[in-house]
Amino acid sequence: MGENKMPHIQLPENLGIRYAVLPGDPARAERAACYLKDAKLLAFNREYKSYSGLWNGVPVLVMSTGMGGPSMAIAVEELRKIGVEAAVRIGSCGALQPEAGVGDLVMVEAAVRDEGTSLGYAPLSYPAVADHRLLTACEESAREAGYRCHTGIARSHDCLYRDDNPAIYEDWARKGVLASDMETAALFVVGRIRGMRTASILNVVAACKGNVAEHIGRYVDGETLTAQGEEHEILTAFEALTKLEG
Ligand SMILES: O=P(O)(O)O[C@H]1O[C@H](CO)[C@@H](O)[C@H]1O
Ligand SMILES: O=c1cc[nH]c(=O)[nH]1
Repeated sequence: MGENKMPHIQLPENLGIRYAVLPGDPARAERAACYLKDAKLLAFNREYKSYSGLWNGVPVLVMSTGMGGPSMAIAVEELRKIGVEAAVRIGSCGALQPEAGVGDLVMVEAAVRDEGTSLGYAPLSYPAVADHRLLTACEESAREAGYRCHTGIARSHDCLYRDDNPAIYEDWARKGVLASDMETAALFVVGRIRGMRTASILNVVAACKGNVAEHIGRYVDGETLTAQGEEHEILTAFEALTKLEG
């Protein structure tokens, strides 16, 4: 009989890797894997592209999760089933506050659940919060490396191109929300319920009150500050996860 593989991520039940770094974009997974020793492509099914490798001698997995809460929730469910104990999302985001500049990192301490996926797991009164130990490890790793970063709340949503986005952004900005993404709330809620430590580091690719589509386009074209922010979030996530060892 063949090994038992998870239906979507196509990774085997007995993979035996405890730590995962989760970019949204499969191309970012490939770029992140380049920093690992003995990096090996494991699978690429749908949006889930995965690599294994070593960081500080510790086995880690890098796996893309695609865009939006549903594909993140499936990733967390299947990763937990194969024994992943802690995961750090390395995403991109739009800034809702002027102090978060392009290429800065946002360490998400909690997420506004303005998306549908997490509601399938718990009512809105349930908080979407990072694992305290993992968040602290992320903050320490970024600080030690000297990266520009901010800790705060992100708003996770399901709709990048809403006509009323400017008013929505302004409203959440007035409430102190720092950044906007699509997956962090689902990661935090599903991870917490299934017993996985989670954290989320977001690279600011769209400035506050900027044109989101234009900014994301520049990121895809490899604009320097966002490429630098991406490198910073990758290195921070590897370092933070391996701080959990011992
Ligand atoms: O760059 P990733 O990690 O995909 O994150 C952000 O980018 C996508 C939108 O461009 C959404 O998935 C959003 O959350
Ligand atoms: O503004 C942005 C940029 C990336 N991702 C988002 O969800 N929003």
